[in-house]
Amino acid sequence: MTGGLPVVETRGLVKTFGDDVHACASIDLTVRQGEIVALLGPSGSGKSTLLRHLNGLTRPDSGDIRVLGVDVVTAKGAALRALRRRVGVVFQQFNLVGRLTVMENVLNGALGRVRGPRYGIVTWPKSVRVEAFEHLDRVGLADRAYQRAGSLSGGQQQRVAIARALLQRPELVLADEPVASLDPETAASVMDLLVRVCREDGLTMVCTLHQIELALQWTRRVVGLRRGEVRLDEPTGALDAVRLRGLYLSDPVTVP
Ligand SMILES: Nc1ncnc2c1ncn2[C@@H]1O[C@H](COP(=O)(O)OP(=O)(O)OP(=O)(O)O)[C@@H](O)[C@H]1O
Repeated sequence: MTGGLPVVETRGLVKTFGDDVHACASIDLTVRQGEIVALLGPSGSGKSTLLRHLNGLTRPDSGDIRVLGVDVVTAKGAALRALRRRVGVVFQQFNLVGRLTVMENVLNGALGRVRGPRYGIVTWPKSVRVEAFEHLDRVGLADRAYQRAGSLSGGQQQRVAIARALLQRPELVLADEPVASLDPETAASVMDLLVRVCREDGLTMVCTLHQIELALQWTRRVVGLRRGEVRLDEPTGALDAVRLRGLYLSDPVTVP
């Protein structure tokens, strides 16, 4: 996709930890509206660090970062909170409150736009409850709304986390290894769901993944990182597993 407005733009993004860990070594990346992008690369290649810069969780040593038109490098306080409300995040470990019901966890996705604190489902405006229920239905868990979130399987918990992110009404979704804790079959079904809801709602998604096959099957573009550098950036249709495995080979590496 080349025509959409830029949602993510990094230029010369540099992040170093200590003296010699170049987590991001001058990364230039543009992601446009509606794109579904996988970040691939071996462990330690900088995928999560790059993702964390996009909602200001990590500050760069140098470089420019614009997300949804906001200068993330200089944004702080209310401006940063406003940006984060527009960015839904899906984590590897789901980050649900296990002792709360599924519905309460989903409702927490609206905390940024409905003033809290809220104690219990009925204290939320009815319109928000209806919207939350619709998202639970979308992720296939309407019948679990009043079950304790901690009692669900990993795949179900990630579906709840996706419903919570959707209730936030995000424009950008950042998913950090969203299926890494799931068995292969469940991982595939959660990827299918995540990509489907993003497509249906016209959302942009940047997703770190460890599984080449999932990236090839569900995303439209792969950005391959190695040692903090972008080594590959191509439409998924132009790639195959053999080429992508080149990212994971010992240096010197060439991705033909
Ligand atoms: N807060 C931190 N303090 C020190 N070093 C860090 C910190 N965060 C990341 N690093 C280092 O930066 C490098 C990139 O880490 P990052 O987590 O971004 O890689 P990754 O590609 O996401 O890896 P993985 O696939 O294992 O999650 C690694 O060497 C890591 O140890």
